[in-house]
Amino acid sequence: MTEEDILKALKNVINPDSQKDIVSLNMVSEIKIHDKNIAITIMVPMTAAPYKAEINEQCENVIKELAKDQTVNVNVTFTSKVNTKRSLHETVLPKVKNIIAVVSGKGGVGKSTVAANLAIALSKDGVKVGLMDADIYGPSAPIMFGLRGDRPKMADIEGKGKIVPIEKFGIKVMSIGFLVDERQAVVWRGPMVSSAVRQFVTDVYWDELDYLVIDMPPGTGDIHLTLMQLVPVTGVIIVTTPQDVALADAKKGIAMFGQAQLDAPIIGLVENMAYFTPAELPENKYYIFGKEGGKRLASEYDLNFLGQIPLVQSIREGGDKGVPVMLSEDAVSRKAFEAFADEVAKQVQRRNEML
Ligand SMILES: Nc1ncnc2c1ncn2[C@@H]1O[C@H](COP(=O)(O)OP(=O)(O)OP(=O)(O)O)[C@@H](O)[C@H]1O
Repeated sequence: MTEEDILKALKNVINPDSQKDIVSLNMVSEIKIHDKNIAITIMVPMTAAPYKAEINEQCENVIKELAKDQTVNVNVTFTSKVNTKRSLHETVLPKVKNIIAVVSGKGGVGKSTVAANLAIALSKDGVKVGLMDADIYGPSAPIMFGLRGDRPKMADIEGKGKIVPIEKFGIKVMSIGFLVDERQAVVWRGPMVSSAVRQFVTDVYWDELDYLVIDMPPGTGDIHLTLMQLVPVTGVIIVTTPQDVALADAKKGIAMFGQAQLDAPIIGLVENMAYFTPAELPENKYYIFGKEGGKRLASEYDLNFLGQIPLVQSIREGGDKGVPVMLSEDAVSRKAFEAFADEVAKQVQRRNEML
């Protein structure tokens, strides 16, 4: 059996998403044969594409058919191809393909929880992700990633001393909380905040990333303007909860980030704490903060609706324990974050294709 034979056989594998074969779609990136072991690498356009399992099964079947009576071990792996509209000539974060700012109109809606789990959910199939916790007044990444008290290392990058993000759970994490004492930061005023944030952005060495997720400070203030002017974001995700008081503040966020001069397109809106689901009755949904307020707001402002995250005890526990729920056994929460991350990846990809 040669590589060519295998490639020919793979022409019978149909991508359920487009109903075309994976060879014509240029999805087969590598075929390796070693005795009876065949390793195939398939490139999928988005993370956690729902059709991966089906492609995997079809690949195994066509190769086993090709091998006839011989026994072969087929190992299919997926890698994600993430596109970008940024170029290597950018002065800020040149090696980062996409920069996503997670914002909220008001505090406490779960912005940091959403940002952390989004970053982990995106980091599948070899996709490189970083999380920048820029919430200067209440940095939460040190707690949410179990990194309290840790200090990032310094490295000499092209003759300059740079801060190296800490790697945890497969992503790179950098928090303003690693550098300044929370008690000190809360009393800072405008210019100090600006210069700290500026340093934080320019002095950290992120290296190559497919996505950099930024956990922004809550609300809509000067610090947001500074950050947005400093970092050329690909787009903004607005987090809201469904009740009216949160929606009113989310509108302020939409108005601010939607300003033309900020040049920050809104990728979409996600509704957190959309409904309560008890662990023992995962099918039951209780809309304690009202039903689909975020979804209606997205449609009113003509924004993409990126998904609903339920209110689940293990999400809160994960944050407090230092192990985000995406890494837990809780399938309900994981599925919600995965679907949301897929939608984000899809929207970013579309936006990059358009520009
Ligand atoms: N879907 C959810 N289910 C259960 N608990 C949640 C959920 N989302 C967030 N929480 C909890 O709510 C609290 C606030 O969340 P988080 O810190 O992420 O909010 P925030 O909007 O980033 O807050 P801040 O304004 O302080 O930055 C945390 O204890 C978190 O664990």
